[in-house]
Amino acid sequence: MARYAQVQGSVALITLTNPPVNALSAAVRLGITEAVTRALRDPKVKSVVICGENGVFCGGADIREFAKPMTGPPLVPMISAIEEGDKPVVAAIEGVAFGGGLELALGCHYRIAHSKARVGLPEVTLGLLPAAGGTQRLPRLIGLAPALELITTGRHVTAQEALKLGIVDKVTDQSAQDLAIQFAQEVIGQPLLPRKLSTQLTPCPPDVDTILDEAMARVKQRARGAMAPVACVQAVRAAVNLPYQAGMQKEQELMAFLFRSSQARALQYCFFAQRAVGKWSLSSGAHSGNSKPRPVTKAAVIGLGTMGRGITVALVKAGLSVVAVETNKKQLEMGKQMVSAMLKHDAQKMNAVPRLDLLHYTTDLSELKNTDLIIEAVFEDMALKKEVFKKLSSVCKPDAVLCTNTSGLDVDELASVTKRPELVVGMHFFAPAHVMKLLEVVRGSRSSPEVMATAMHLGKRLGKVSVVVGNCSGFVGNRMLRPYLDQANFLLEEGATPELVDGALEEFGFPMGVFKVSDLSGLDVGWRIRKEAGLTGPNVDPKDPLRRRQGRRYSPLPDLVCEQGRLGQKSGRGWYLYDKPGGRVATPDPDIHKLLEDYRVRHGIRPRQIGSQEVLERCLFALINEGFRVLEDGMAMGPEGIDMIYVFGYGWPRHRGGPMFYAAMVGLPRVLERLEYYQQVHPDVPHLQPSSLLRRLVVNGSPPLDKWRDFLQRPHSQL
Ligand SMILES: C/C=C(\C)C(=O)SCCNC(=O)CCNC(=O)[C@H](O)C(C)(C)COP(=O)(O)OP(=O)(O)OC[C@H]1O[C@@H](n2cnc3c(N)ncnc32)[C@H](O)[C@@H]1OP(=O)(O)O
Repeated sequence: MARYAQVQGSVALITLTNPPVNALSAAVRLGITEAVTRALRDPKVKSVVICGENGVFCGGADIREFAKPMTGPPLVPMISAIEEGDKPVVAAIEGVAFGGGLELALGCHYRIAHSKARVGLPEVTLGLLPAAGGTQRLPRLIGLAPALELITTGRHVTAQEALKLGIVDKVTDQSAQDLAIQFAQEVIGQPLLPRKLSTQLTPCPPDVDTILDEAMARVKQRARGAMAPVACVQAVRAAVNLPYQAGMQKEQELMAFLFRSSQARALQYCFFAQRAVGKWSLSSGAHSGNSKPRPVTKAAVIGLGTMGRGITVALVKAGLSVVAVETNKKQLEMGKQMVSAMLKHDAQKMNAVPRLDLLHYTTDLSELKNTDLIIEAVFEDMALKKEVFKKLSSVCKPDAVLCTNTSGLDVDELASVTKRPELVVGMHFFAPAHVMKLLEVVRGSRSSPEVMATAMHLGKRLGKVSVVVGNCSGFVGNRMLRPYLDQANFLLEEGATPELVDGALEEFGFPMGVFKVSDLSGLDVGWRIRKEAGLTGPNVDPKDPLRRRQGRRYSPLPDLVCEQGRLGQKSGRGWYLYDKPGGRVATPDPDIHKLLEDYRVRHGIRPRQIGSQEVLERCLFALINEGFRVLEDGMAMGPEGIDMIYVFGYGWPRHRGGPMFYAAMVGLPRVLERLEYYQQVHPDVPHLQPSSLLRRLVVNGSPPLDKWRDFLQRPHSQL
């Protein structure tokens, strides 16, 4: 796992060999330890170079080993032995040096990086801290403030920035390994003590306490309950206040606490789940490994509303040439101005030139005859979308892929109006589409494996986390959101306020509670959908009482709020009050409290005290229950897909792993017991009826999440 060679007569070359990222597994740590001992002992060796095979230095500790008992030599003494040795050791960094990989390089006396390399300490994103001396050596090398920033965010740094910060000593466009070997010979005999970071003091500005206090306040505000960023600041504080060994002791104590935490488990689960969802498979046997995507060089977007504009920007940023289509000149011009402004703004931030040359605007659909893939992003109306798809089917080349950005309409119904249903697929982007990482790729019953591969591959090019989902109403994300929204509204009826519900959800870790999100999205969106579904407005069954629809409990509260012209942030009033239309700062509104009180009086509801626990259990467990139904119906590949949808699309706190992981952490028997309780209290809410999969899992001893698939009834997959 580490190869040893002697080169140029006196240089020992140690190569990490653990593809694909040379993670520091037990075998690699043993290999490095043995190789370093040999190099230090061999009198013919005067200096050492450490590098990684296949153009990657090291992706850090082997994350898969964290769940197993520790074996092999630990990292800390291994790195100390390198630093303490009396021969200069040079790290040759190609590809990446992340986490333990960078800590290994910090233990070396010199670091040389390839110009395309990236370095960083991303442990915080896994719920940990850089516990192989990273929190003690990096501040000593680059100073307090930059070290705090890198360690608390886990940000990746380019070789050029690393050089500026002083993390690396040289950057080269040629082979980092060749330059390191040459350099290792040049530094033989030079004093090593100043290069041993553990012997140095952390350079400290006079306002050191202010910097640390501000960093702590910043991470607490951003972390939304995540513990690792807070521990990172505490560890770096030790690098300032304590001698090196005592600082290391502190680092180890903090690490021991984080390592056992459910947050670290959740974040490490997310790391692998994010990668797992890219490896899709269909019930037909087709999968990401055997299905080739079609080449897409020219794409088109139909409709330049909010979604269409974001999708256009995302496509251009990925380097695709894009035809943007609107129905009339005025809309087209408006869309063009917005898209150009967004691209310019983005380019300015990146110090780049906006690729406006990749765009062509037209009102004429016949100009799409040479496009490889078309994304329809018109108004969410089935009749209108069908009309567009009919036209596309006749004007586009026969093998062009037709995608719809619907957020929940039937993909099969749309496909049925085309002459190529096998080339139709859903690509459900989330607003703003050029920012949000989630993409639901919706498989229609006739979508071909090739078309699925094309949509998934395009998602990857756009930098999205793409998840294959089945074609059911609302797909996965919005389908699970309905019971969550319903519960939030019912809680208002029963005595809660929007700020009480939102407070509980924000305390849990959501960036915004459900009512603030609704205000941000615009309350009229859901109102229109409810009208179309016959839940409110002229199509309501006249026999339905006000608080019952289609045989189940219904809360008309959101409709009443809309009827008052309170449409959310855009109208300056929604569930909250804003200082002006378009304002963003939500304040509780006495008018809403009055509306709720009057409503309860009108309907004879005695308000009760509602606590955070009830808010969380009713909102989150109802959503989770629907997640189990999604799995049961075969609409998702597995719980990992659902979790990534919620983490990347709906603000579910990553350190809680996603709804299905959270259910497993809480304990499935507890989730079942609470659902059963609430179902008894609210028998008219079918969403609270525990799903049969949840029951089956509990009966079978609550197996771990990766075994849930074994308890699905077959044949189950609709994918
Ligand atoms: C204490 C804690 C210490 C000391 C640590 O070091 S914690 C680990 C810190 N390191 C990281 O967080 C880096 C994690 N990895 C990455 O960011 C990326 O994988 C990468 C930039 C190194 C490579 O990216 P990319 O080329 O896109 O490839 P993938 O991300 O798809 O990864 C390829 C496969 O390698 C597996 N992998 C990656 N890193 C690790 C790791 N540190 N330990 C174990 N396995 C790792 C990854 O899961 C992929 O595997 P498959 O999914 O293909 O099976």
